[in-house]
Amino acid sequence: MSDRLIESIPFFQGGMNEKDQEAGNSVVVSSVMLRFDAVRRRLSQIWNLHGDIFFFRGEMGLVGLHSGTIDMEFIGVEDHGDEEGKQIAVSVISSGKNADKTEDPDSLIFTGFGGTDMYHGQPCNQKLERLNIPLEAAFRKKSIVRVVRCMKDEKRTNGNIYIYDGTYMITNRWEEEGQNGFIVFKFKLVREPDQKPAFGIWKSIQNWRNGLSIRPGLILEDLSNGAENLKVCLVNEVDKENGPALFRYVTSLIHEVINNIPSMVDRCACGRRSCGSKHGNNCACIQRNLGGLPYVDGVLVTRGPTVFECGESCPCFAKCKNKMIQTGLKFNFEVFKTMDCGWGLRSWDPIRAGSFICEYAGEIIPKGNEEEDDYIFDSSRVYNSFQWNYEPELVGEDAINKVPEKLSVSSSLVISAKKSGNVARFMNHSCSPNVFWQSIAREQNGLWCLYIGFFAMKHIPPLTELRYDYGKSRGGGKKMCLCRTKKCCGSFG
Ligand SMILES: C[S@@+](CC[C@H](N)C(=O)[O-])C[C@H]1O[C@@H](n2cnc3c(N)ncnc32)[C@H](O)[C@@H]1O
Repeated sequence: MSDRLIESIPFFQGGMNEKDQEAGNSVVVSSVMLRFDAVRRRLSQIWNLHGDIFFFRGEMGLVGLHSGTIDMEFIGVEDHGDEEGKQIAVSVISSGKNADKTEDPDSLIFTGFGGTDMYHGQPCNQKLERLNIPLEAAFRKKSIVRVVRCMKDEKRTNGNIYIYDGTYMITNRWEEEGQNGFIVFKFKLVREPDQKPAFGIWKSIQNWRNGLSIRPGLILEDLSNGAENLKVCLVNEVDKENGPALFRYVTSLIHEVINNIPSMVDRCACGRRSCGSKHGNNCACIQRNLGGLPYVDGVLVTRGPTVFECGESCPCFAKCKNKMIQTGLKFNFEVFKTMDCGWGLRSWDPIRAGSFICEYAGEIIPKGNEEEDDYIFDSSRVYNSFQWNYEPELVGEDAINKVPEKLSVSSSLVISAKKSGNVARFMNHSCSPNVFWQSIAREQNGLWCLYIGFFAMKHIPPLTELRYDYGKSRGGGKKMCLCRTKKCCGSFG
C-alpha cells in the first residue's frame, strides 16, 4: 500500500501503547477498519482469482470472496416476491460438516445446514429453513455460486488452505437419510464450463504423489539424485527436449566471508534448545536481527538488509527456529520446460507468503567474470524496489519510509550456478515476480558467511512458475525479457 493512501486518512495514529492495549483505542480501531474496508471494496472490483489460495479465512473476507465464519455467504434480493427467495447463496466453502467426500474436481455435493435440535442439542431432520433457504433459492433461480475448496494444510497443525475454484451452479437438490438416520439436504453444484483448472490441479498432484510414473511428461524422478531431502522431478510436457545441459547438483554455496562484521565473539549461548523460545530469548544471533526472531511459524516476518541465523558452533538444536535456509528444501519442486524461457521451476505444494523456497547454490566468482554465463546471481545489480514489510506502524513500529527495504549487502556477492547449482538455477526472471531474495548470514568455522535465500513474496498456488527479479547491470538490462507480465520492462540481466 502506498504512503499516499496512508496520508489520505488524516486521523490515523499508528501503534498501540500498553494503556491502549488494556483499555482499547477506538481511533486506531476505526482507522484500521476504514483502511481494511477501502482495500476490500477496491479488491472486490478487480479480482479474478481462479486457483488463488488463502491460508486464513480473513484473507477471503479481505478480497470480497467469502465473508464470515459460516460456510455459506448469502445476499438479500429485494425484488424477489416470495419469502423464501429473499436471500440467495453467493458463495460456499466445502469444509467441515458441509464438505464433499467425493472430491470430484468438476462438481460438488454440499450438505445443507441444521440437523441439531436448537433447544436440546439432539439430532433431528434438516428442514428447509434458515441457512438452507438461500441455497434453495440459488437452485431455483439458477444463479451463480462461488466455490471455495478447503484442504488441510500439512505444514500447520490445525491449519487449512482455501482454494478458490471458480463459479458453479446448483443443478439438483434432494433429501436423503444421513449417517445418524435423520434427513439431510444435499445440493449438487456443477462447475461452469471454460474456467481454468484450480482444484483439479490439486487432485492431479495428489495422484502423482501416489505413483510418480503417471506424471505426464516425466523425464527424471529426482534431478538432485538424492542430494536434497525431497525429490525434485524433471518434466517436459512441451516438446521433445529431454533435460537441461549437464551440471553438478549441489545443495549449498561455498561460503563467503563478511569482512566488516566482527568474528564470533558473541555467538549464541542458548544451550541445547530452540532460540527464540521462552527459554532462549537472549540469543546473540537473533539480537542481530531488527525486530527479533526473523521466522515465525516457518515464514520470514520482515525483509531487511541481512538476516542472521544461528550457525555451526551455536549450541542450539538443529531444529532451532532461527535456522531456516540451512535446513534444506521444504517443498516438492519440479523443474519443467516452459513455453519460451527454457527450463523453469515450480512447486507441487502450495507456498505461503514468506516461506523459504531455496538458496542460490553455486560457486562464488569475482565480479567481472560473468560474461557468457546465464546462471549468475549478482547482488550488486539494480533491483526494482518493492515494499514487503507492509504497515509496520499498525503494530507500533517505525513507518515504512524509515525501514530500509533495499538490500545493502556489505560486500557484493556474485554466484555462478553454471557448473554447479541447485533448483534455484532454474528460476526464471519476471518483472512481476512472486519470489524475492534475501541475504542471510550465519557462522561457519568461526566466521560470518553470507548466503542468498529465496522467499515467497505472496501465497503461491501449486504448479505456478516461481520467478524472481534478476535485476539489471549498471549499464541496463542485457537480455530481452519474455516474462509477458503487464509490468514487463523489456530487459533484464
Ligand atoms: C538462470 S537461467 C534460468 C533457467 C533457464 N531457463 C534454463 O533453461 O536453464 C537464466 C536464463 O533463462 C532465460 N530466461 C530467464 N528468464 C527469462 C525471461 N524473463 N525472458 C527470457 N528469457 C529468460 C534466459 O536465457 C536466461 O539467460
